Amino acid sequence: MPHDVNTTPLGDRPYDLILFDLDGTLIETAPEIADAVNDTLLQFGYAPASQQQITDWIGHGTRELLIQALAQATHTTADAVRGSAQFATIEAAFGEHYLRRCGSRSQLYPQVRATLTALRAAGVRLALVTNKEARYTQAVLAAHQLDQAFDRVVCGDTLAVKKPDPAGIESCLQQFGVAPERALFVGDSSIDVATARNAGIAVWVLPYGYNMGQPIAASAPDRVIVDVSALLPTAF
Ligand SMILES: O=C(O)COP(=O)(O)O
Repeated sequence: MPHDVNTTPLGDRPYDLILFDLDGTLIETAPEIADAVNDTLLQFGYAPASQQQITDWIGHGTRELLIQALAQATHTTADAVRGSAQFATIEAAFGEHYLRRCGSRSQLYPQVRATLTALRAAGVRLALVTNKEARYTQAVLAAHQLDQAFDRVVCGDTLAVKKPDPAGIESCLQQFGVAPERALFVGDSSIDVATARNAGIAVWVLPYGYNMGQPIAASAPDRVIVDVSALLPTAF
């Protein structure tokens, strides 16, 4: 049953831990991801992919996105790309392109910086749980001066599993000694909703992010919010 934030008596600070997705939730990253993917495709002689197509591949980590792009460009399957002799070389080139592009065309969504600052000042623990690999996550956060904004950052390659496995959320609950009913996940995709459900915590979503081309309301989050300022204590 959905967690009803309006009738649950959780006190002045409804959540002790708020966990955020990154791409499409806190930062619009799709334009520079597309630049890096297309830098790579062009370098290896393949046709570029469209911005919309690349945006719709976001969600399972940047490595998986690159695999999808190569599968389309070479008219083969994702498994064939993973098993190809050249993939490691292409992935290394992509890494250089993406690290160079990080911060070039990404931007924080409205209210993000002010909301994170206010939540932290209110004593709420903040975590980032993203499927983006650690070296790219750190580069994006640093480019936007968010590298000190979180009490914990769990990336796609931090643990042996990634979202929708609940291990990232559970690891944060354990680290901060927070019960599931005192934690909230904030994301933009059905992967985020499934991750929160798997961990047994509430989930609110932003409608402006990346949900693999599907309407986010269809994944039945507890709330759809206009921007992250809905998380501020006065808004609960
Ligand atoms: O890197 C991705 O594909 C997704 O990243 P996210 O989990 O922050 O949305």
